Amino acid sequence: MKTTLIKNGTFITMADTQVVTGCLEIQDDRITYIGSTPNQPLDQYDEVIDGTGKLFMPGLVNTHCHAAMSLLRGYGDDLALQVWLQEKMWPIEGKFTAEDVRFGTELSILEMVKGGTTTFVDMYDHMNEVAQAVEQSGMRACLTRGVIGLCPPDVQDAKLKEAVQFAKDWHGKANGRITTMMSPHAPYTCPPDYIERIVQAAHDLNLPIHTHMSESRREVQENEEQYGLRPVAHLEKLGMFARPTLVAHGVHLTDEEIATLARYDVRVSHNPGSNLKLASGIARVPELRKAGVLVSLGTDSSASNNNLDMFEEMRLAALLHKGVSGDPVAVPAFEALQMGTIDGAKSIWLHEVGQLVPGMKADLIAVDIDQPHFYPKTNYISHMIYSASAKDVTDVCVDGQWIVRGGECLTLDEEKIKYEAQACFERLTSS
Ligand SMILES: CSC[C@H]1O[C@@H](n2cnc3c(O)ncnc32)[C@H](O)[C@@H]1O
Ligand SMILES: [Zn+2]
Repeated sequence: MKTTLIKNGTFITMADTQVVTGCLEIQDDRITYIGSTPNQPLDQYDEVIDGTGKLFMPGLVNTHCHAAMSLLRGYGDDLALQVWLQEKMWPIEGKFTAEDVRFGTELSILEMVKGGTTTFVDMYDHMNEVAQAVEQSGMRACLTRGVIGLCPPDVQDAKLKEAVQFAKDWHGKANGRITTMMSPHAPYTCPPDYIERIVQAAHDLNLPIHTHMSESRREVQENEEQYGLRPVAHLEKLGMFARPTLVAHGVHLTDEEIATLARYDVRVSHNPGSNLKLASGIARVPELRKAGVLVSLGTDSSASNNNLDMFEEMRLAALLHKGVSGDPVAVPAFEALQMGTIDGAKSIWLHEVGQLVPGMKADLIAVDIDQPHFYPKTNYISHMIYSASAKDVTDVCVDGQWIVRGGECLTLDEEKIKYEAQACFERLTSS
């Protein structure tokens, strides 16, 4: 058993709104104690970390990403969703090899861990590469092979089979750091009978579902034209919400649809940066939360964001909804922090991360608070939302393992990944 003590630290536990100073003890992969003084004499610990000048908080949880798409950062800017997908993303993604996905994912993992994200949701193709990268990096992730059903029946079958096999192979792996889901990409890319088959597979495997839903006005309108229903009623009719479901975006929702999502306990991953950049709109987050819908935060990919900084998403969530509602208390700082931590964990059915309390897994990050933009030391919850960024993170621990120390990732070769990602992009765009 390995024991670690962090002393002289400042802690945001997310158990309540208080900020506490003192010590946190870790035994193997779990937090075992938090209090003002050490739990045992210092010489009893394998490792004692001086937390002076550091703020410790739960690691951030990114509930919607396509990590490999970091290879396409800056490749298709300033376009609306459908044009961006059909004219820029899908043609080049069609050329991605397993190796491209590996290096793109590693590039994203590097960015995420160095910026304080300890868990992410990933929906993509070549998912064995993604899972191996997660395993090697030490991160926690909920992974799913996204399926697009705009293809002949035999190809649909093969994709679904692959998604099922991936989910079976990886669920619970890496000491439980990896979990899996089933993912029809969206109602506009999967015919109804295909969605029903994917939902049935999720039932058979007892897994949740992750999908894109109600992201753009055009999507809602075309769904109505094609199926006579808006996306929420359409997916409800296909039985999706009978399974635990996490939807990405949920931008264009009526009051009635919000009530439907609340009734089924469907969770919404709010992606403010991506929704702004693709001009999709602004999700009704205060209304969703008021109705009891669990709302978390996602970056979406670096091709539509264009970074994976979860501090930025928390800040956007706190600012945007004040701006559009005219209500200065809409999404206060503590709620934005809940969305980025504990609510993110709950959204993907992880009940052992998201808070710094004894018994929880040791997923935590350290922020260097001895910097000008964190003075005066008034309110650290406010500072984490309105003043902090990914660049302020110095150390990251996942499942009791320090994977970032002093700003350096200990588990991945940063120089090699940057070199290979550049080479992948150049090859993909050379012909
Ligand atoms: C089939 S795996 C993932 C698939 O999703 C595409 N994608 C990336 N961002 C978005 C978004 O905001 N809405 C819809 N689809 C998106 C990506 O290009 C992949 O093809
Ligand atoms: Zn997405």
